[in-house]
Amino acid sequence: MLRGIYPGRFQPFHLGHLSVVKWALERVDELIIIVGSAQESHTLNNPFTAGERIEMIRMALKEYGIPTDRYYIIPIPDILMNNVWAYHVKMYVPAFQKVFARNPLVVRLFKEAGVEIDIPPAFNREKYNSTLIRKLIIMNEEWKDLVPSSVYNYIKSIKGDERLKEITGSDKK
Ligand SMILES: Nc1ncnc2c1ncn2[C@@H]1O[C@H](COP(=O)(O)OP(=O)(O)OP(=O)(O)O)[C@@H](O)[C@H]1O
Ligand SMILES: NC(=O)c1ccc[n+]([C@@H]2O[C@H](COP(=O)(O)O)[C@@H](O)[C@H]2O)c1
Repeated sequence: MLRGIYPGRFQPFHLGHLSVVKWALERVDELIIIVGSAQESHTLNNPFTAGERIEMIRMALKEYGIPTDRYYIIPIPDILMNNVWAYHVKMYVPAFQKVFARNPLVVRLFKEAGVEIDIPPAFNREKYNSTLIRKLIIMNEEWKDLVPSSVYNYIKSIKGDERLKEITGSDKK
C-alpha cells in the first residue's frame, strides 16, 4: 500500500489543486492532503481558517466523486525551524512514502529528509492559482469558474468573499 502527502495552504482550494489530487491518486493508494499554515486565517494571504479549508476540500472531493477512503485531510501549523519541518509533518500524519509538491522549499526540505518527491505538472497555473483568486474576489471580478462549484457556494455561504474584502479594506474603496 502506497501513501503520499500533498501539502498546501489551499487559500482557497481551486481546480488546479483538484487536478493535482487526481494526478496523485493515480500514483498512490491513499493521499494525505496537508492543510499547511493551519494557525493562519483572516489575512490577505490566508483568509480562511484550517477548519474552513478542510470543509472546502472535502466538499470538492465529494463533488468530483473521489471516495473518502482514498484520502485524509490533516491540518498542520507552521513551525519556526525549516530544518526540522519535514519531521514535524511526519509526526502528525500516518506513514507515507512520497511527497507531491511543486513548492521549491517543500521539495528541498523533504529531499533533505530522504523522502521521494513527485512533482506534478502545472495545471493551467496562470488561471488556477489562489493568489489570483483572492485578487479577483477583492476586485469584485468573476472567480466562480476557477474553483469547484461546491467551493464557490461554500465560500459564499460563510461570506468568505466579504471577509476578504473587509480585512483588506477594499470594501471601503
Ligand atoms: N494549477 C496548479 N497546478 C499544479 N500544481 C499547483 C497548482 N496550483 C497550486 N499547485 C501546487 O499545489 C501546492 C499547494 O499550493 P498552494 O495552496 O500554495 O496554491 P497556490 O495556488 O500556489 O496558492 P498561493 O497563490 O496562495 O500561493 C503547491 O505545491 C503548488 O505549487
Ligand atoms: N517551517 C515551516 O513550518 C514550513 C516549511 C515549509 C513549508 N511549510 C508550509 O507548507 C505549506 C506549503 O504550502 P504552499 O505550497 O501552499 O506554500 C505552507 O503552509 C507552508 O507554510 C511550513
